[in-house]
Amino acid sequence: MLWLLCPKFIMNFGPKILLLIVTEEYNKEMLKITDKILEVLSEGLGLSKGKGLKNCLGEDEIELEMKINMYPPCPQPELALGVEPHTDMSAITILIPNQVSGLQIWKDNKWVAVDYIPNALYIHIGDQIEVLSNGKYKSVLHRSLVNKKETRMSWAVFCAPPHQTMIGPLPELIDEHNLPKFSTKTYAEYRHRKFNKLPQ
Ligand SMILES: O=C(O)CCC(=O)C(=O)O
Ligand SMILES: [Fe+2]
Repeated sequence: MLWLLCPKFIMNFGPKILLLIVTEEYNKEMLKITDKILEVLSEGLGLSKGKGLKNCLGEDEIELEMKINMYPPCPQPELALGVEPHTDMSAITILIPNQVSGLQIWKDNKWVAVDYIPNALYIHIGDQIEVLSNGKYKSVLHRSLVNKKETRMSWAVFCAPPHQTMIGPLPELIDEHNLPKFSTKTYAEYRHRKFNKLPQ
């Protein structure tokens, strides 16, 4: 019975189990990178250890969400965009594109193409870090283009606080010369306003 069940079990569930294991491993590595980046960003803000950005983002409850983007070839790329200009509402985003270029960032009042660097991770500062840092770190405005010949893909991991976390400018960064530039609200409320294009 067991002999009969095993191959069937493996055929049905094997790929799913393997995917789960790989995803879990990927998640662990992404969390390590997230920790490191948040540590460095916290240092840049002069925050004391243990009271850094990760602490404000829910500490170990911090959430990772993966999105896979696929942009098939487009016969008229000048008439289309892969992703329209936006900033990510996450705290940070870790992006891995394939070798087909297309990502652009808004810098010095123009769109600048981001070069493809093999094996590099692209890190976006997202809205939540901009808010927490009271604008010291800027959420990057970006978009992606399509092209006539090749399929572009990108794997994005959005690192964000749990939905009920209150996010606002850190009190340590506010004084009479640095007034709060953003309101404080839950991440859920922030998302609701962003999705519905309401003022923040
Ligand atoms: O595909 C890209 O390079 C960008 C994707 C992106 O900006 C997003 O998924 O938020
Ligand atoms: Fe994005």
